[in-house]
Amino acid sequence: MEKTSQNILKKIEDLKKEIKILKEDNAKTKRNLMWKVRKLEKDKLLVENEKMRLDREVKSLRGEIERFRSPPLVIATVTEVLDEGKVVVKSSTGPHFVIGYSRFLDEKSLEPGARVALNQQTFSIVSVLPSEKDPLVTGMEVEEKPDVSYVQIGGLEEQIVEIKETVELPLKKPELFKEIGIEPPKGVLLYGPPGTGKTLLAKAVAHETNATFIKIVASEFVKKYIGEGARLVRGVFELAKEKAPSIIFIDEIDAIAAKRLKSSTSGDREVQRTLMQLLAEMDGFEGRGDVGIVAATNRPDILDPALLRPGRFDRFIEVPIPNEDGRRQILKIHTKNMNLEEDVDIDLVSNLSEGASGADLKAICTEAGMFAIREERPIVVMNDFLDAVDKIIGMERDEEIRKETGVMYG
Ligand SMILES: Nc1ncnc2c1ncn2[C@@H]1O[C@H](COP(=O)(O)OP(=O)(O)OP(=O)(O)O)[C@@H](O)[C@H]1O
Repeated sequence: MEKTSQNILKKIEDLKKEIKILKEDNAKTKRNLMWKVRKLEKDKLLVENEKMRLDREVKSLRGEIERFRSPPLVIATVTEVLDEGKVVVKSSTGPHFVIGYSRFLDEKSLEPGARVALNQQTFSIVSVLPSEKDPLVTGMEVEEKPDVSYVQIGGLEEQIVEIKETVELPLKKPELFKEIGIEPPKGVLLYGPPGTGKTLLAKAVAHETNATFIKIVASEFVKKYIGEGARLVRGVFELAKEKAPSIIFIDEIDAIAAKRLKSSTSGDREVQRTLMQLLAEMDGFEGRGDVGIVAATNRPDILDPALLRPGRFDRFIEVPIPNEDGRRQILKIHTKNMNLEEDVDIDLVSNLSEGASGADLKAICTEAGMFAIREERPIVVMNDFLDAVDKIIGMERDEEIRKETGVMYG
């Protein structure tokens, strides 16, 4: 009897052990299964994302195919806006059409003169194109009232007097010229090496007369907007009249006004057309004095004499490299807001920087400041200026030698 009960107890013990092992196995399998489920869910998410990405790609490729399949659009100009969503357009191929336009288009942009694109088959307006004036806008710099005043220009006292007389006075007091019965000067040519303050002078006049400053760089005009030069010149003068009082500043005018060469490539002809338009604009200009024209060049010797005739650019102001006194004044202007150690001797810096232009002197000041910043000093010392002079003037000399000899140094 006792043996039987012992047997039973042992069996129970074995069964308990077996249950424990099974439980442990079960927990392990469950853990494994859960881990597998999580991994599968992750994979599913990845696949779903990939599917979404591929769907998007298919859609964009379909759009691309559609674009390739669609016929080219016809360019037209709106000539009249009618009622009930209709407009009259003149297509670039010639004929006029009365057509409808998509309700998604901004009606306000559909004014006479607007350029539009038409569907070739239905002739309805598909989109309004950017105005043709766009290259004009990007081809020039327009500043309502530049913040440069005469006190920010050093060493050019005589030039300031001259520019006041020739550009500022006609803008400020046109009646003076009327009373006396003479035409105010139309165009003033500033000539001299690069970086001597020609742009500054023109900006300062605009500032003084509350005029809009319109700057174009002639070389960019003919390079960037091939075939557009003449039209752009016309546009610039129109804008100047619209915004009067204004100053048109034509930088690097030699690029469109060099003496006529015998060779006649298409590029030359383009430059010629641009110059002709400029001359025509100047000739057609009434001497009202509310638009001043200032041009700048560092090659006055190559200019076409037609440009320099009376009634065109007939006043010349030389803007030379500053002398020692001029350099001192320019250095004072550019160090005005700098934190300088007492040992900084501006006289000595100007003495050492012979031959430097205004732009070089500004670069010397900036460079001196950079030397201080590099050494984490809040104050600029004389040594910084000496290093800066070495660097900037040294670079200039290297450049000169390189130009003369064609050999690269350093
Ligand atoms: N006389 C000056 N007085 C003060 N700063 C000057 C002077 N000349 C030049 N600078 C400095 O150099 C910078 C370049 O000068 P600016 O553009 O007026 O020269 P520029 O003669 O028109 O040159 P470029 O012929 O290269 O167009 C100016 O912004 C100014 O900081």
